[in-house]
Amino acid sequence: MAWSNAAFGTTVVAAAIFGAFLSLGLEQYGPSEILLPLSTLPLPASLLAMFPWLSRPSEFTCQPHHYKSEILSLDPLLIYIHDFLAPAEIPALLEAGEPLFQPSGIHSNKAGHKVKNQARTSHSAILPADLPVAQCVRDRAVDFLGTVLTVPQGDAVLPLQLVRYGPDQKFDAHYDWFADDKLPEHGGIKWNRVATLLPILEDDCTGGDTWFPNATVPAKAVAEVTRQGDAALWRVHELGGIAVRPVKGNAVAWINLLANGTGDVRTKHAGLPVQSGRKTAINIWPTRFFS
Ligand SMILES: O=C(O)CCC(=O)C(=O)O
Ligand SMILES: [Fe+2]
Repeated sequence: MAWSNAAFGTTVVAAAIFGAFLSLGLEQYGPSEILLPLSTLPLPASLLAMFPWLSRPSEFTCQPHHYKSEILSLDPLLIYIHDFLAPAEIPALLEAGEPLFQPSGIHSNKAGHKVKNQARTSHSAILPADLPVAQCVRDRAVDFLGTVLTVPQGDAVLPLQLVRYGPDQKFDAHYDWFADDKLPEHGGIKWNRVATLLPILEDDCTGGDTWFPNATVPAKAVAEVTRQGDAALWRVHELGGIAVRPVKGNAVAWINLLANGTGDVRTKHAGLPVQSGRKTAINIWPTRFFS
C-alpha cells in the first residue's frame, strides 16, 4: 500500500469535513447552488490542496435556469422574463461590479467614444468578459434569443454592463440601436445592438420603471393590471405606452433591429427617475458586427 498512515488520516478527515459542508450546503441551497456558498467558507489548507477550485472565489458554476417568459407587447415585441437570474448569480454579479462603477456615458461618435450627458445620470460598471458568472448569464441570453443571433458567426454579446440609479437618477427616452450613419466602430468594424435584455439586480427603490412609450397592449390586459394595482409587474403610463416595474431577478427583453437590419423606432424606452433607494440592472447587448 503506497499510502502512508498520515496521508490516509488526512484524507479521511478532509473527506469528513467536505461531507459535512456538502450536506450543510445541500440542505440550505440545493445541489445547484452549493458552489458559491462553499467557496466563501474558510477551509482547511489540506482540503484546499486537494480541491484547489474551492479556493477560487471567482469560480462559478452555471446555474440551471428556471425562468418563465411571457409576451408583454407584440408591437413592438417586448418579452417579460420571470427569474431570468438564478439567486446565486445576483450577489456574484454585484460583488464583481461594485469597484467598477463610473458615471454612465452616451455614445457620441462613430469611434465608439462615450460622453457624459444629462439625459443619462446613472452609473455603469462594465464586467470583465471572462468573469465566470457573467459568462453564464451571457450564454443564457444567447440561448434565449435563439435564431435572432448567430453566435459565433458574426454576432457576439458585448461584456455585460451593470447600470445603477440612486435618487433622481434616470435615462431619458432613447434607442439602444444606432442609426445607419452613426454606427460605432470597433477596430474599424461597424456594429449595432440586435437586442437588449435588461435583468434587474437590485429593486429596493421607488420609481425606476422602464417606460416604453410606443408599446401597445390589448384593453383586456390593461383591465387586468389595473385590477392588480401596485402588485402588477407593469402599468399603463399616463403619457402612453407601458412602464415595467423593476423586480429583482426578472428581466425585460426586446429586439432592436428590424429584419432588414435597421433600427425599430417602436423600441424607444426610458429608465424613469428613481425616487428613493437604489435600482441596479444589467444591460445585455447582443451585437452584430458588419464586416
Ligand atoms: O434602467 C432602465 O430601466 C433602462 C436602462 C437603459 O435603457 C439603458 O441603459 O440603455
Ligand atoms: Fe436603453
